[in-house]
Amino acid sequence: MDPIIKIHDLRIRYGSGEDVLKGINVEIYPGQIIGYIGPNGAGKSTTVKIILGILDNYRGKIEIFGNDISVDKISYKRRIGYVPETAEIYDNLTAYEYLTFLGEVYGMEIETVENKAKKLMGLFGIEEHFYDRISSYSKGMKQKLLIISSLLHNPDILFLDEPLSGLDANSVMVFKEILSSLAKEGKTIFYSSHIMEVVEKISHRILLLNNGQIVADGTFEELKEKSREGSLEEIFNQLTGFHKHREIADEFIKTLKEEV
Ligand SMILES: Nc1ncnc2c1ncn2[C@@H]1O[C@H](COP(=O)(O)OP(=O)(O)OP(=O)(O)O)[C@@H](O)[C@H]1O
Repeated sequence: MDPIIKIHDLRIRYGSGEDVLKGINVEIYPGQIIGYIGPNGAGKSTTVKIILGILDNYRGKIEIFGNDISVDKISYKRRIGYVPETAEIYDNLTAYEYLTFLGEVYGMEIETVENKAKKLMGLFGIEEHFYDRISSYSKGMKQKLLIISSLLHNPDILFLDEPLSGLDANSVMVFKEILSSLAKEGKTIFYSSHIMEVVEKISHRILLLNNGQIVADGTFEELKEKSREGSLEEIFNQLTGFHKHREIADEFIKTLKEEV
């Protein structure tokens, strides 16, 4: 089977600073849920922004669906979906307006989008807000809308950045089931998150990025075996060389108590 995403020696820097990504090499195959984890500032969002074509001043080569994204910059985007960590949703629009607008951008029939969008909103329990302005939505409702908008055009690859943010426990269960079914259908899911318990459970393969380099790549079981740690949180702490949580917390509390 050919990789659906192929990243070769990917490097990038912002301005004149040092490289933020320092030579990433990864091949990802269809039907995999990839947990992409790493400390704050490691370069996860940067990687995704490059793949999405938002940043293009990178070095190295990225092939999606077998094509170099620096050559054909547009057509692969029809087949990918994205849930950003923080989104600028057009607050003044209703969900109906927003989703049908997006559907049209993807070349879908307006009636098909309307029916599909309404049904998907219903499955997430927010159908009665379909014609309400997004500005009136709660955080979780907006997140559900983002998830729906990323999937509306039935993409083959889905990029998710902290997608459970704001979702209630019932919706989290539904969404995890959806992800696992999508993967079974052969869709590829690139899942970035700091919630290690979830990444540990849903990922077929985990990539740990530290300081712009992949420092671990394997199934949870493989990483566990190698590091001799019990949970992904512990593996993460070990591989990023972090052992000082108690010291830092103590220092934090001490500082809070200091007289000014
Ligand atoms: N627009 C920018 N201009 C300058 N530096 C940036 C910019 N965006 C990101 N960086 C830097 O690039 C590095 C990687 O950032 P990135 O957002 O990719 O990290 P991340 O792994 O997604 O972090 P987090 O877990 O906090 O979301 C950081 O050092 C950050 O300061």
